[in-house]
Amino acid sequence: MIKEKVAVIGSGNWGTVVAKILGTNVVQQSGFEHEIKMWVFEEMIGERKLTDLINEKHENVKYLPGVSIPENVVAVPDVVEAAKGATILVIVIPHQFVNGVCDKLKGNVHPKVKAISLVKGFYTTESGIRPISHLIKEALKISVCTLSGANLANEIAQEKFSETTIGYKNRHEGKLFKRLFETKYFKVNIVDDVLGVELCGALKNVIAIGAGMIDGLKLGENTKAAIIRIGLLEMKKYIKMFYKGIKDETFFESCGIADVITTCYGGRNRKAAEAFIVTGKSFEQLEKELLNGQKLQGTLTAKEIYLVLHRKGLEKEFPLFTTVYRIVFEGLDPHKIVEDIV
Ligand SMILES: NC(=O)c1ccc[n+]([C@@H]2O[C@H](COP(=O)([O-])OP(=O)(O)OC[C@H]3O[C@@H](n4cnc5c(N)ncnc54)[C@H](O)[C@@H]3O)[C@@H](O)[C@H]2O)c1
Ligand SMILES: O=P(O)(O)OC[C@H](O)CO
Repeated sequence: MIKEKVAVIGSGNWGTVVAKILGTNVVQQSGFEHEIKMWVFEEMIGERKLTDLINEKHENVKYLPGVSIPENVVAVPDVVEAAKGATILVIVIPHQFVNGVCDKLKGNVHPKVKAISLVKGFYTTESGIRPISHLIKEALKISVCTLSGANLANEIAQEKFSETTIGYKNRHEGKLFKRLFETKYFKVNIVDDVLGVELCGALKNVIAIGAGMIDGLKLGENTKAAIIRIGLLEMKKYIKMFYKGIKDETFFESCGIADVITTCYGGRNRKAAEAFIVTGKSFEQLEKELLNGQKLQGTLTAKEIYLVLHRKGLEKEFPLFTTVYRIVFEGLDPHKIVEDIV
């Protein structure tokens, strides 16, 4: 039997944790080649290349310092080289970079390759926004599953228990990915809903920006719970309004309600939004100051969603999404986040 060969496309905070999980699992599970190539967007750390440091220290000193990565994970600076011969692509990069990476991979992937997207966000085109899984599927002409959940990378790196959700169309692939990703501390549930899983992961980041603003305004836990509840309803309404075949049950998986909660309490989007209120600095500035190269997904997603709502005249039906956008991009008074949703 031909063994599956895994490549991890991405090596940020979550990408590196995922490489750690998979590097361990491919050795313990049957049917996988042991070496995993991990694509690294090359950068210099002082005088040294990040790829060289990762391969020497078996640690991503920039995006996941202090955590060991298995030695069978090999950092590669060329994305085509990283994907060469892989039958499984694990795509885990900030959403704004997926299109560029797909362009490079086009025509350069194994004929039997399949992908799983861990990306939380949308792809913007002139005519609107599209799910990232659709972009990957069409660019590379391959089948794509999705993985999303209440998954703060730094906690999973410490092997603290969490759940996640994999969305599949082909059950065989869903089961294969469950075998690849599941560990004692990372429990995978598979559902027949590729888009539902992915879209929850993208939209919860906008709710997290709202929750962070509530923290910054010091409005307390009841107000934050209201934002979470209203955000969850807007997330469901948006997904159901614009996409067909989404299952109600998906919203109760880890990728749904659980991810909304964890991001609103422990995520980077929440943290930056709180600082936005407290310091008055721009999100761009705060991303640089607070995240050391990691990327925020929620502000861009808020803008992308707002453009859809505005074009269709739906702002009043999505008051939280609309108000978050207006506070971030139009200078609206942050207190409006409460006034506008009640
Ligand atoms: N970090 C988490 O806790 C977490 C958990 C679940 C899902 N996610 C999602 O996974 C995706 C990846 O997140 P992450 O935390 O691994 O990344 P990250 O936020 O750490 O992003 C930094 C990564 O982007 C790369 N990068 C910078 N400029 C680039 C460019 N021009 N082209 C390509 N890559 C470039 C950097 O090299 C680095 O690897 C996101 O959609 C995120 O929402 C993150
Ligand atoms: O840190 P955030 O806000 O990008 O959220 C991280 C994960 O998506 C939580 O599941």
